[in-house]
Amino acid sequence: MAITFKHVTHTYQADGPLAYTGLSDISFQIKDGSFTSIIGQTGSGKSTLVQHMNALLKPTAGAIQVGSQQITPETKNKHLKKLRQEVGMVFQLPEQQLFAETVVKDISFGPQNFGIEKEEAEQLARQMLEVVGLPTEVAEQSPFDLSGGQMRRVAIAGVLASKPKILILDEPTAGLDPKGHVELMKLFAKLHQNGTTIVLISHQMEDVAQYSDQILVMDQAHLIADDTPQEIFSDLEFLQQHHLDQPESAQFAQKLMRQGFNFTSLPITEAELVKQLLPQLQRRN
Ligand SMILES: Nc1ncnc2c1ncn2[C@@H]1O[C@H](COP(=O)(O)OP(=O)(O)OP(=O)(O)O)[C@@H](O)[C@H]1O
Repeated sequence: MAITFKHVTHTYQADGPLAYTGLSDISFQIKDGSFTSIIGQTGSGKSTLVQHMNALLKPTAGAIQVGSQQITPETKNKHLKKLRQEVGMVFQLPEQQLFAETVVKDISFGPQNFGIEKEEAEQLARQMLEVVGLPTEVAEQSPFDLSGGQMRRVAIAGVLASKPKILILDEPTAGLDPKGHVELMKLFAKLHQNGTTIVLISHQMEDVAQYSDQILVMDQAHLIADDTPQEIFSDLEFLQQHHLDQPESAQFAQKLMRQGFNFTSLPITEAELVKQLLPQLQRRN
């Protein structure tokens, strides 16, 4: 499902003395089936931006088109049920939203909320366990008895159970160990291959470089770049100017070097390393 932002502005507490512009005149398009990453410094407006994609926040000016649904400042919540089903949102630390006494009840809550019968929703929940790589035995356990990584998967399964066409991921692997991180990123890549449109917020440039076909760069409520990873990561001056070349790209480069990538012209800047790595990565994928 495609997403179009047209001159979207969002002002927090618009009518009060503490009015604050979270998004300023943002326009872009995300194609159906793409993998788009949103990067930018802390507080630049990334979360504010994605919360407009399922109308958790509505624009204070401008309009958003998500599939056939238009969202404007006047859009009423009663018209948004289908959109909320079609656009799944995984927040930071989603396991904090778990609540039910068993895993299967937790995962099936979303689909039931969207009108699917209990039995069918629970069957769907069990299928989702497999999708997120959890053993079927956990279905009847309390989610709170699971490890942190497993709880994260249960929370993600709960979002996937509603079969979203767009999946928004707001730093979905934050706090996970490297293995859990890689496994989840592979899961998202697989969902993408199967046709889900993915929107990822990440501070980890290795993921951004590896998986995205479009990158949006936010800076102080403005969209300052909308391009391919090849273009974004080859503009070293731009990356350095916006502090996007460290420390993530350095870790990225170091990790790939451990996996046997060659660099001929060390020492070079971290951003330069990323630039060199991209063609190798693309050949690998
Ligand atoms: N409810 C709110 N009321 C007022 N200001 C807010 C509110 N939510 C966010 N902001 C402000 O809007 C700006 C953008 O916040 P946002 O969470 O979108 O940034 P971000 O790029 O996602 O940051 P991070 O990388 O830290 O998650 C920040 O300055 C933040 O303090």
